[in-house]
Amino acid sequence: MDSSETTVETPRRADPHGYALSGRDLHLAYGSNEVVHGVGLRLTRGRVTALIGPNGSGKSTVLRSLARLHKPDSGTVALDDVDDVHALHPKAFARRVTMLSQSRPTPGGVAVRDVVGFGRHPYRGRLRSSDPDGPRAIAHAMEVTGITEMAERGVDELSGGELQRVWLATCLAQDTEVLLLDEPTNHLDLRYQMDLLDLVRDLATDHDVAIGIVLHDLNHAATVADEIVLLHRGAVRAAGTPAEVLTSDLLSEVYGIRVDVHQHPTTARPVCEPRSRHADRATPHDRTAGGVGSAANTAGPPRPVAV
Ligand SMILES: Nc1ncnc2c1ncn2[C@@H]1O[C@H](COP(=O)(O)OP(=O)(O)OP(=O)(O)O)[C@@H](O)[C@H]1O
Repeated sequence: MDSSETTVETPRRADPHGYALSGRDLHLAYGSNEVVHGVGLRLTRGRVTALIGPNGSGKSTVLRSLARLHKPDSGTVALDDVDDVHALHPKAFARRVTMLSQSRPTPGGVAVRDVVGFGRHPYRGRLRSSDPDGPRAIAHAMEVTGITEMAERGVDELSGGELQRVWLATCLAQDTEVLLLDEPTNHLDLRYQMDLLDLVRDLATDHDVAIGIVLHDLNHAATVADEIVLLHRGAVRAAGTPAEVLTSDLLSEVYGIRVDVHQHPTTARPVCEPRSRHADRATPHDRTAGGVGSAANTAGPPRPVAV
C-alpha cells in the first residue's frame, strides 16, 4: 500500500487480539528541530511490525517515543486500555512495555545473570522475595538467547554479539506484552541473526507479544514482519504487508538507489536486492574466469573503466 499522506496507520486486519500500543499523530523534536512529523502506527498483539527507512528517517526516535523515552511535542502514545502512557507509574509501564535500544552503557564487574536480573526490576519491591517468578523468567530468558553458559562471566568481557544477546535476555526477563527492538541484529553473526528473527516470530505467534522492530536489512523485515512501516524524512511513506511495502518503486524512491525486488520461489516473500552502481561492471573474478570483460572474450586487455 502506497500513500502520500503524512500519517498512515497500519491497516487493521481481522484480528482477535486488538492493538497493544499505538502512537497517534506523533510530532517529535530535538530542541526546536522537529524530526518526526505526525507519524501514526499501531502495534498489535501476536504480530510483528517492522520499521524501515533510510538513516535519519526517524525510526529510533519513533520507537523511543513508544517506549516513553522521548516525549512527543504533540500526539499521544496509548496502550489499549490507557489513553496516554505518560499517566502510568514507571513500574506499571515497565511491566507492559520494554525496549532493546541500540546502545546501553555496559556496567563494569557485573555478572551476566545479574544483568539479566535487571529486567525484573518492575516486579521487585525492596525485597527480591517479592518476585517469585523472577528466577524462572531469568533462566528462561537466558536459555532462549543462548547465554546460559556465560551466566557467571562479567558483561564487560563479552563480545559485541554476546552482549547484544544479554541485553535481549534482559528485555525478555521483563516479560512484557510489548517488545520494542532497535536494530537488534547489530553485532550478531548469521546464526544469531536468524535465531533472533525466529525468537521474535515465536514471541509474537506463541506468546501473543506485540513487537515493534527497527531493521535495516529489508530481507530480515520481509522474513519476520507481518506489517511494515516505511519511514522517510520523519513521515510514514507507506505501511502494509511486506508485499505491499517492499516494492522496487517505493524502495528505489526512498533509498535513492535502484532496489530490485523478486518473489522468493518457495516462500513467496519479497527478496530485495539493492543494486550497486557497479553491478554491470566486470569484476576481477569475471576477467580471470573468462566472464564479461575477460581476456578470452575481448579483443584486447581489459581497460580501466572511468567512474
Ligand atoms: N540526540 C539527538 N539530538 C539531536 N538530533 C538527533 C538526536 N538523535 C537523532 N537526531 C536527529 O533526528 C533525526 C532522526 O534520527 P533517528 O535516529 O530517529 O533516525 P533513524 O531512522 O533511526 O536513523 P538510523 O537509521 O541512522 O539509526 C535525524 O535527523 C537525527 O540527526
